[in-house]
Amino acid sequence: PLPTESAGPSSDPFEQLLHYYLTHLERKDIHKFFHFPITDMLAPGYSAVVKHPMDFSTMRKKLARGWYESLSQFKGDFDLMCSNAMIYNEQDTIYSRFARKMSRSGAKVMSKERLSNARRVVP
Ligand SMILES: COc1ccc(Br)cc1-c1nc(N)nc2[nH]cnc12
Repeated sequence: PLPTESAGPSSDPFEQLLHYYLTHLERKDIHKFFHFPITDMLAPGYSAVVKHPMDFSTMRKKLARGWYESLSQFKGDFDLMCSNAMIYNEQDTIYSRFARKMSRSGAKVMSKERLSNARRVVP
């Protein structure tokens, strides 16, 4: 594999944490609205409205390439992904509603409160 893309599970705890968040959040996207980039074919005029597209597959690639240096950068991409859907789609659409739901559950999963309750697994 390319030197920037390490294959297989990482030994780096930070990367493992982001991988856990990604997997956990992707599971909530039951319709797979956020699993891959949105094309203008799928959503006419999308690229004219959304200047910085983001989706889970792109976040996975960035993680594999070691792009994220902080949790706030990772959260930033997640929030961007959700806000893009709320900007392009009308408020009462399934996409906008689901994006709001995803954004709220993401904030919970990645909260400091949740992290501070984290416990070592007893061997
Ligand atoms: C990848 O996007 C989709 C995939 C399948 C289906 Br059905 C719809 C979308 C989609 N459509 C629109 N208008 N806005 C979005 N925001 C995030 N997803 C979407």
